[in-house]
Amino acid sequence: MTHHLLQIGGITPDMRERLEAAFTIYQLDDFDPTAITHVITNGHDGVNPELMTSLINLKVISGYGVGYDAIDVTEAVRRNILVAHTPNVLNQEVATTALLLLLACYRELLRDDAYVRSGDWQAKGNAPLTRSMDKQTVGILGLGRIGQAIANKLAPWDATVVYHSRRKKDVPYRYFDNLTEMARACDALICITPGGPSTHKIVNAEVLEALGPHGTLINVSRGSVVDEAALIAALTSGKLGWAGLDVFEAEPVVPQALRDLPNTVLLPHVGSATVETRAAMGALTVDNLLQHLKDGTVMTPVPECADL
Ligand SMILES: NC(=O)C1=CN([C@@H]2O[C@H](COP(=O)(O)OP(=O)(O)OC[C@H]3O[C@@H](n4cnc5c(N)ncnc54)[C@H](O)[C@@H]3O)[C@@H](O)[C@H]2O)C=CC1
Ligand SMILES: O=CC(=O)O
Repeated sequence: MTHHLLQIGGITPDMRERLEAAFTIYQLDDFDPTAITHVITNGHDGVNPELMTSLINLKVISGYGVGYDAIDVTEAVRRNILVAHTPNVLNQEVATTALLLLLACYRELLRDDAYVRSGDWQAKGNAPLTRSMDKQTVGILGLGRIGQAIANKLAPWDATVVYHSRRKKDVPYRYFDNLTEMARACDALICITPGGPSTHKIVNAEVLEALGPHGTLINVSRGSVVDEAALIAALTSGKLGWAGLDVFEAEPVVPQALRDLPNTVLLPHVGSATVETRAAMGALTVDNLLQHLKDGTVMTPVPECADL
């Protein structure tokens, strides 16, 4: 029996090869909605509500990523559609990206690289000093799988890790139940919560001001978690020191103001984007679909679908 898979977003040649052995693959510009039983999609595009409604025989949505805020999981559960994602296999890579942004902000990596390339080093002498990353207090907003990996990777810099999550955990770090209070106590704040309504713009003007003129904000979660207009205002006025951002409110559109500011380091949503980690994520995304063909289950359902 042929199974019909709708592909939303890019996949790797390895993923395609394995999928083609089991599915006929359709693209968004040419498919029969009533024939589709499985969807593969990414964290950015997800599955919009109109599309989900039209896919009347849909059984599984396999997300090529861990965040699933772009998929209406409540509607999926109501319709008995299994939603799968790729937890854990990307923890270390995304944590490395967070550290990369943090270090680039502290040590002014982009400014100093430009200083050498422009000839300023030769023309003007030594570059201005930067700030040490040693012994900083770093707040983690969302101490889950990736948040814990970030905390682990901060150890060589002798950081004091503190955190704010939905609830206190059994970890050796100080818990803050109030995000603004945590920001006030921190040198740097790293956002790594899921997106969606419960975290929408929780990093607002008050939190940014509490982080302060010497503070650094790192966002590797979702653009929706930070109030981008408030962030631009704080960085421009000097109420916030630096920002390292992998995610933005309206990707791939990045406000010109953020691009013009000298105290930002900007990445094009590449938290997990290495050959090795994308291979592991791709394998799990495909495994989820193939397992469903075998026994009607997926390996890594999102928590809301665990009992379906
Ligand atoms: N930049 C990138 O390329 C990537 C971004 N991500 C983002 O990182 C997120 C986290 O991934 P994991 O660590 O695997 O998820 P997780 O579910 O293991 O951890 C999420 C943490 O956020 C906390 N949290 C949830 N809602 C909250 C709220 N309203 N206030 C405070 N804390 C809250 C949870 O308690 C949990 O500790 C993903 O959902 C995704 O949005 C993930 C991978 C790559
Ligand atoms: O943003 C990426 C993800 O895996 O979520």
